[in-house]
Amino acid sequence: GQPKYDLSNGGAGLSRSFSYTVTSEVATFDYVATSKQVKWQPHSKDNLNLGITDKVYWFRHSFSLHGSQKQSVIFEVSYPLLDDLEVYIEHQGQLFSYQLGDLKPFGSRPIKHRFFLIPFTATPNENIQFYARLKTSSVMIFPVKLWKASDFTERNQVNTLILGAYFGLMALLFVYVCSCAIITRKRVYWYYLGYISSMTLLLCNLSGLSFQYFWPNSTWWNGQSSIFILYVIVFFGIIFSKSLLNIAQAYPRFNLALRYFVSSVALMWAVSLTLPYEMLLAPSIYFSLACCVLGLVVGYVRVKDGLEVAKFYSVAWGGALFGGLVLVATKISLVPFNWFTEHALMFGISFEILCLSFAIAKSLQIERKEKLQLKDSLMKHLANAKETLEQQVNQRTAELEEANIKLMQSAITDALTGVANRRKLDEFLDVEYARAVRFNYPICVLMIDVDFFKKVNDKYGHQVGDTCLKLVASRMTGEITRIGDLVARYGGEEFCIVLPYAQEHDGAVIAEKIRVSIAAQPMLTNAGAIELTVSIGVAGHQPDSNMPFTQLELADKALYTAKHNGRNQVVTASEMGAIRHIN
Ligand SMILES: Nc1nc2c(ncn2[C@@H]2O[C@H](COP(=O)(O)OP(=O)(O)OP(=O)(O)O)[C@@H](O)[C@H]2O)c(=O)[nH]1
Repeated sequence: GQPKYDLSNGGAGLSRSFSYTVTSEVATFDYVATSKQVKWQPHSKDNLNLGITDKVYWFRHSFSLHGSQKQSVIFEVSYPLLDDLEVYIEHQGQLFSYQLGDLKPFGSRPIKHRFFLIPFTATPNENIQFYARLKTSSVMIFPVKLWKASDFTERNQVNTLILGAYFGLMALLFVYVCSCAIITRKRVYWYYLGYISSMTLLLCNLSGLSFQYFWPNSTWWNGQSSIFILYVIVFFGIIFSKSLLNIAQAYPRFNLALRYFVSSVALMWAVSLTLPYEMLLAPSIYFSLACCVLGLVVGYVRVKDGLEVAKFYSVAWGGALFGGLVLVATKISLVPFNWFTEHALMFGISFEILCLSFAIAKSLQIERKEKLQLKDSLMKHLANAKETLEQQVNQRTAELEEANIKLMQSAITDALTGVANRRKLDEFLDVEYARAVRFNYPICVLMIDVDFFKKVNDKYGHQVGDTCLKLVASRMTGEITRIGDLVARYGGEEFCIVLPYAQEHDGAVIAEKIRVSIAAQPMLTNAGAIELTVSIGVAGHQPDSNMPFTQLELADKALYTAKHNGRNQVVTASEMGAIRHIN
């Protein structure tokens, strides 16, 4: 007996009870329906999948419906990619025929739906003959269900909602990635945008939505577009992966190879538009799966390299591969065609896109972190450099100041004896005289000359002479204890001592002390102990408008007198005679 379906519990799948046969292209319905030569084979599986074939198949099924009154029913062929589908329904001696398939413009369908739908009014218990002729370049899948029209509408709402949510999310993601691309100006976003757009378009194609909404009249493009889009996906997939995984830097040679590969993929766009779909389908699917595996391998290598984003990337590619494999397995009838396997690619791709979005976010986060670290270390470096510079400047300044002091010192110091030089003496006399005139106090000047120094030079040499001068100077400074007094070398073996606040007789006392200190102890030199004496002229008075040089002249005259009187003695200007002579 023929099956009798009860549609009150949802749709009834007709595939389980099909008979099918292969015929030539030209076999007509009348021939197939009536000829005894046609051998029908029963089909007993829930889902009918005959793989990729270019043959013409006929399906036949007789059944009746339970129920008590006429009802509106819908035949649903839920695979939108069938090329050429003719359906014949024989009922109460009437024959209804329908030309379906995506080689006909979308508008010619009895119900405008992405699936092939046939509305029909059925009378219960009456025999209905269902025939279908099918020829398709894609996979020969023929899932037919019979629905009560109201049930179909209810279920269709749910399906539409799921699809709408899915593509709505994709649209949102598109806008989001687009704004990311514009804001960050990063190429990886544009590539990713290309990838998800083409991927979404492919899913639209596979679900029949593209034909319904984008190109309902372009049957040729509808046939070729899926393969074309597949190569666009592979193209963007590769350049996106290259960019995200930073292949150019990590593996320059592999990167170069990928570049050639990408160019050849772009070439395939042209090929996919010229060669027929049935010729391209299988190789293209295997090619994309191979690319997917390649992506997975590269992702794995980059994970091993320690690239954080590669983890998300690999998991993502795993998801896509899973979806793709299930799709292929469905098409070559390894796994049954059902709701899950029909949507496996969509699930896989959604999962992939989710992971890839994570990967991009992660890579941005890492990049930002690295930038911050770089900035940090730069700032530290800068601060260090500034500190070092400051230290160097300070040190340099101190050195300069020291050098300056030394220079100033050396400018006013006699290099040989270390006492003040003639320049300092002149400055000192100027200042002290002005001060003495202003505050009205006395100044005393001593002119000191080493006696018979020529002989020392002649006898012991100039170097020993120098030593003697140094020792003489130090004996003199040893006697000068008051701050404000100045010992200076006047020139040659002649010295000058200026004693502010000192009367002439005070100066004479100091002069005498100096004379004694030099005469009492011989100078100890390399050439042995050398006895030396000095003659000293002292001139001291209350300065008035007199120039200091006058006083120097007076002291000099006293010195001259001391020399003249036999040397080794002190003579004051006021006396112009020896005040003391110790021998
Ligand atoms: N070694 C040395 N000798 C100097 C220096 N300056 C001057 N003399 C020497 O000092 C000597 C001064 O000689 P004179 O002016 O004839 O006087 P003197 O030999 O000291 O004799 P009286 O001054 O008359 O007692 C010269 O031989 C100069 O060469 C010096 O810086 N170093």
